[in-house]
Amino acid sequence: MNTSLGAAAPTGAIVIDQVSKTFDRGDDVVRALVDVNLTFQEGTFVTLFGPSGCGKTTLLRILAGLEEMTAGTVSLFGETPAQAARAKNVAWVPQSAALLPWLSIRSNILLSQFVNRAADRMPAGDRKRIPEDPDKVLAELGLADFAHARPAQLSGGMRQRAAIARGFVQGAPLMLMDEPFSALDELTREAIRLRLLDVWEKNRKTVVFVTHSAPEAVLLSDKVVVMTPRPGRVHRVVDIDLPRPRSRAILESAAFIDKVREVQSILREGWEADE
Ligand SMILES: Nc1ncnc2c1ncn2[C@@H]1O[C@H](COP(=O)(O)OP(=O)(O)OP(=O)(O)O)[C@@H](O)[C@H]1O
Repeated sequence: MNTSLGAAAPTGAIVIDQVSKTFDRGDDVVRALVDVNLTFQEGTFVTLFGPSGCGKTTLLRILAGLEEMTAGTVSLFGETPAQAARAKNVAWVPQSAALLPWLSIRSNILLSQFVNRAADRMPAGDRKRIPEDPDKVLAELGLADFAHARPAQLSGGMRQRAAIARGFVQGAPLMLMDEPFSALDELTREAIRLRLLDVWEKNRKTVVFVTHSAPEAVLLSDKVVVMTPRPGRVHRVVDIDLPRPRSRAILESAAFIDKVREVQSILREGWEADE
């Protein structure tokens, strides 16, 4: 099965080639990922979608340079994950906002730029990052009036928006998002997805996003990578050819509902094939 997300172009693409990951747990060996092959072009919004334990977070951690692969190679626009991490060319948006409680929202965001300053001293030609104006990003995420508030003064949805702002201001060409909305209620989640879409449409950064939600995957993505459980493999890559920019209205459209059903049925097919 061809799981390629586009023609391979090593420096303008993310290439995941025959990646496997095994965890050795003493007398038990867990095969978390087996022979994952994916290629996707810069500016693509990709979602990893699959059942619990299929290796989504493990793959994201490998891309972030936080986890070594057991076999295979990864090229992030021509760099290894370790090189990309060193140059701060990868931004990570976690499941919980993880903001420093004693700093304002704006200071939390500025801090992420401050800690990346060593990478900014690299020769301009070596730099892939273009740090963004924090006030602009805060405004785009509807947080302009809360820039000087402390995290405790914000709702959960607003804190998560602040975490997304922190990811965007770093200006890294690749943003990794590990179920960033999973702790939010459904209505807040829907609103924040639309906000993310709005900001993303403006800069078309490459994003690899993890979710368990088919509607979330379809709404946000250009490509949905459907994975199978135990061990994690790529079952299918589904093109989401819904027009952009996407707004709330698309959620009611027949094309959207059909695509969600298609992704859910491919997930079931992968699950049954595995049993
Ligand atoms: N550090 C680790 N040590 C041992 N096993 C691990 C480790 N990290 C992950 N695993 C195992 O690897 C497999 C894949 O885990 P992973 O967290 O990547 O899945 P996931 O698809 O992100 O799951 P979820 O959707 O529940 O977050 C699981 O069986 C998990 O128990």
